[in-house]
Amino acid sequence: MLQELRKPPTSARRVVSISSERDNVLRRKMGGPVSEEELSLYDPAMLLSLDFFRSPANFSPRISAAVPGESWLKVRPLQSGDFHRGFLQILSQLTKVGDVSLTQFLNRFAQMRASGDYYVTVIVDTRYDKIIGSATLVLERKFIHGCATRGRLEDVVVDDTYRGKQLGKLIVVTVSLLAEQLGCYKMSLDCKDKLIPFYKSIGYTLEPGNANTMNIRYEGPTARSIDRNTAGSKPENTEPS
Ligand SMILES: CC(=O)SCCNC(=O)CCNC(=O)[C@H](O)C(C)(C)COP(=O)(O)OP(=O)(O)OC[C@H]1O[C@@H](n2cnc3c(N)ncnc32)[C@H](O)[C@@H]1OP(=O)(O)O
Repeated sequence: MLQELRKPPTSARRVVSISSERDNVLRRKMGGPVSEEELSLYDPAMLLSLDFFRSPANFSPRISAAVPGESWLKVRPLQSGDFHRGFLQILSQLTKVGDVSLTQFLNRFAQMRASGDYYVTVIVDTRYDKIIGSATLVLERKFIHGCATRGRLEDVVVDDTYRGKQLGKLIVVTVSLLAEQLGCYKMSLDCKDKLIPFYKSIGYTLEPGNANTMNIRYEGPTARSIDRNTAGSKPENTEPS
């Protein structure tokens, strides 16, 4: 299916190990081993039991998170080493990412992992050890509906050299089924008008009278930390988004 894809540049195939003492300190903060072993954001086994027959998406040929159609494709949770596999470069095909350092990446990874509410899921081209797609499920915990949990679909992107090969559907269906498996009562997303057909093909609907997105945008620095553990300390990232 995907054989015709051109090879990524040599630089994308390089894997850089994390070895500085500062990064080891971060690993300790994450509760992980001080070694080259990587941490997963969540349990990868959760992806193996997803039933793709539950999705209305039409896959031709049929693929799933467990069997993505090519031996060199892998769907898995974000890992602590993915900074070096082009994860941020992939996100930059979606929106402005800014100059995020390894330390910032690992701090954010640690916060997400500790919360247990972030399911950043990626597709890897294992031939080049390169991230080629990503989507995020965020759990929003509520008091309403008997303390129910709502899923939010965020930051969906497929590398532009791999588009049109079902990988967008694959990553969105993966996190959508994950939301159902985790007990969400619904999953919501915001997207541009031109992507409505894409999401409709996966089962998302525009609900009459309830299909508006409204935003308020704040001037100046946007990413101040409101983490209670760091309240009062210097913001970790003051880059505008
Ligand atoms: C909630 C959010 O994050 S919204 C932000 C979405 N992300 C972006 O806009 C970033 C840039 N775009 C991308 O990364 C990709 O184009 C994606 C993720 C939208 C789609 O990825 P792809 O791998 O190309 O999608 P895939 O091959 O699975 O296509 C599935 C179907 O959607 C259609 N489709 C894909 N992209 C688009 C598009 N931009 N507009 C309309 N239809 C589309 C395809 O034609 C295909 O239809 P088919 O099933 O009838 O053949």
